[in-house]
Amino acid sequence: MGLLQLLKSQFLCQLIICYVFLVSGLIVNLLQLCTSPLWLVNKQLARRVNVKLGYCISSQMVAALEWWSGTECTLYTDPQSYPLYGNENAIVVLNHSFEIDFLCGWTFCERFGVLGSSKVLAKEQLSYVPIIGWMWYFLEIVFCKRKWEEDRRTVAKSLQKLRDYPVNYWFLLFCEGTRFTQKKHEISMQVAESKGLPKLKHHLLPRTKGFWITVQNLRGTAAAVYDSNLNFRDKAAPTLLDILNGKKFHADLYVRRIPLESIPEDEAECGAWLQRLYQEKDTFQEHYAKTGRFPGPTVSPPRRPWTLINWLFWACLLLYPLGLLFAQLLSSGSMLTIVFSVALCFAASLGVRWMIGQTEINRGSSYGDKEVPLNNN
Ligand SMILES: CC/C=C\C/C=C\C/C=C\C/C=C\C/C=C\C/C=C\CCC(=O)SCCNC(=O)CCNC(=O)[C@H](O)C(C)(C)COP(=O)(O)OP(=O)(O)OC[C@H]1O[C@@H](n2cnc3c(N)ncnc32)[C@H](O)[C@@H]1OP(=O)(O)O
Ligand SMILES: CCCCCCCCCCCCCCCCCC(=O)OC[C@@H](O)COP(=O)(O)O
Repeated sequence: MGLLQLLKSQFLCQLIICYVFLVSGLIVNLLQLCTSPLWLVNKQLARRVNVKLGYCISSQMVAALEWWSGTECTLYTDPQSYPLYGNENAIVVLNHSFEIDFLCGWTFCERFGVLGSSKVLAKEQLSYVPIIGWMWYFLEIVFCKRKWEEDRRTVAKSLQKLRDYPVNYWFLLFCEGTRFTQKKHEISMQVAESKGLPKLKHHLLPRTKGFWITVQNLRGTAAAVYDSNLNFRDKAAPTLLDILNGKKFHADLYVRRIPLESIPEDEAECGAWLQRLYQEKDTFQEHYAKTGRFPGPTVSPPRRPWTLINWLFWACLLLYPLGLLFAQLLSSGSMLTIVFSVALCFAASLGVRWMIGQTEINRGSSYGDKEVPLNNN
């Protein structure tokens, strides 16, 4: 192990990264809250300000991936579509098998200049996660309860609000609705069988309603669907803790641009279209499993310095006062203050660990892992 790698695996370094993320995140959340009156006066300006503020938070996680862990990202895509990425609104459909798929998604957003404005159809529970969830509130992220009776109205309403968003954005949809586990796969393939659909090997059966409602509500606003498949070289399945430990990976992303006009408007036809898309996605994953690459030409969009500059800014701002605080604490000699400070640090570490836990598949929800009564009509 090299010296740099040894340094990256040190708990103290990881503690510093988490401290900067936690404190700067809360400061940014507070600043976002302060933009509330601006929404009443100039909504578009408030949105632009929040895009920049959101960037301060999400780019720290991207910096951890691309600068701290040094993870590399290769894009497989058609060269004619490449110049459009980042210059139009798009709906991204991505496979959902990895704990850091969202982070790789963010990295591509960063490289095409849409990180601050990136959107997702997220489960409601994530809106309560401090920092990220609170940031999302101001970025108009669309939340769902994964209960169609309630979501059909609320999701459509939130999507309608994005029609006049002043900055280009990518709207991410994990149509599988939950992360891949063996059990969820078996159950969803029973559903596939009952619906007379071909079985998928690498994906769960997609839920079609969220896709249909998104396409319908963003028609005329989003230009295309970016059908995306993510994999890691050497069959790796990286976790957020691996990234914090500075472990390097290589992500491969295969993207096909599909004009939105080519997607059927009718709900049933749109659903059938998505099922066919997932059958194709499955063949690409199979191709990757067999050959270790996706079809087509590759390009590696370069990492930009902004994520690192943003992190260094916050680190300089927040580490100096922390040092002063430590010095004062030690010189005060007060046992009570020291014990209180240690307890506070311990509570903060538990909080960060809980947040990281939100990304872990083995702590995931039970959505999609219950046997469903199958109706073959
Ligand atoms: C150039 C570069 C390109 C790309 C770069 C890549 C990415 C970058 C882009 C953007 C980045 C932005 C942000 C990233 C940051 C963070 C993201 C983090 C995480 C958030 C992720 C989540 O939270 S995922 C979970 C929430 N999202 C979803 O669930 C979406 C999919 N779900 C749906 O669409 C659902 O339909 C619904 C949620 C709208 C409603 O849910 P409900 O459960 O009520 O579903 P359905 O009504 O659909 O379910 C009933 C139907 O499903 C059938 N069924 C039953 N059991 C199963 C089963 N086990 N599997 C499959 N299907 C099942 C049932 O038979 C019903 O069938 P119908 O025929 O009646 O539909
Ligand atoms: C700079 C780096 C500092 C790192 C330290 C702090 C880390 C804080 C991390 C908070 C991350 C919260 C963002 C959550 C994104 C979760 C993504 C996700 O994939 O959600 C799962 C859902 O799709 C489906 O859920 P399941 O039904 O599988 O359950």
